[in-house]
Amino acid sequence: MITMTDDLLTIDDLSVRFPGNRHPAVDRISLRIGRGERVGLIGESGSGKSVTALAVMGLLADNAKTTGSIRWQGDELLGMHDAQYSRLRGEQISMVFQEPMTALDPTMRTGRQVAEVLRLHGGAPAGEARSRVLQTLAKVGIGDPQRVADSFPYQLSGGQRQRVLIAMALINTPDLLICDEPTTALDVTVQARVLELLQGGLDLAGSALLFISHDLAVVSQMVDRIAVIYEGRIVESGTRSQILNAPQHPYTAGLIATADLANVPAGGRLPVLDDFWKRTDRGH
Ligand SMILES: Nc1ncnc2c1ncn2[C@@H]1O[C@H](COP(=O)(O)OP(=O)(O)OP(=O)(O)O)[C@@H](O)[C@H]1O
Repeated sequence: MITMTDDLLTIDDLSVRFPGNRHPAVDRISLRIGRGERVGLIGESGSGKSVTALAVMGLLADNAKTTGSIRWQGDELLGMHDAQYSRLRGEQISMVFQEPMTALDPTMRTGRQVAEVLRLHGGAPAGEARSRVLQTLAKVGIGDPQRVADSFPYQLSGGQRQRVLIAMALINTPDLLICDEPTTALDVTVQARVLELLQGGLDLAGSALLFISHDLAVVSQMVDRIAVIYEGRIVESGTRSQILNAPQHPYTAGLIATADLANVPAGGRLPVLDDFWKRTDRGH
């Protein structure tokens, strides 16, 4: 067998079962993500998207029974020791969850939370941490980083909280960022802005992306390749254009028929303006 050494993440024949459930949550899926590549995982609620992401992060519930293989740059992640996994998370792989309010600690100012990620992974000496935090907040489009850093999560808008999470996820320039429905909780205009800033942040960090969503229009703006998951199985995968223009599976065709693709640019990704980080925050 030829080993694809360029793969960052190689998922092979992964299944995840929970006791008492008749069907596996994830059923023999395989997926590869190369360095700098942006891949979308799309499917309806309950199809196994989050379970896949949590399996990669090593954060599945203890009762989950996992078989198959998840390799990170060739090393097997399934069964990896906690200490080693913790180093990998936040340093090489990071994740942005759907609901920023639950992902942030409500009792800690946001700047300290971002700094904590740096500290935990040995990113910066104490004196430099504050300026790295402020710089990173500015890069995700926060116009007044000092105020946001000194605020508690509840004092920020939903869009600002999600930007703080993106800043946390990107501050150590991970090789792979996993986003699980990162803008679903936001209203449409804020969503577009956050996606644009996320792309800018990824461009700067050079990170690969696994972008999880039920929304084909959103996924299409963010990625080069798309895998379609249905009832725990990947029913189809291909380049963005293959999936959008020549879907092979009826489920994919159904997704396309119902998606609002009118505003998706023909070339794929949203146009990211060079000066995205210079623009002022409009309070979102
Ligand atoms: N801890 C758990 N115990 C039992 N079943 C679980 C657990 N976590 C997930 N499941 C089941 O696994 C299946 C896949 O769930 P998953 O959360 O991955 O779906 P999803 O595609 O991410 O959907 P959503 O977008 O609604 O989060 C579902 O049937 C769910 O009920």
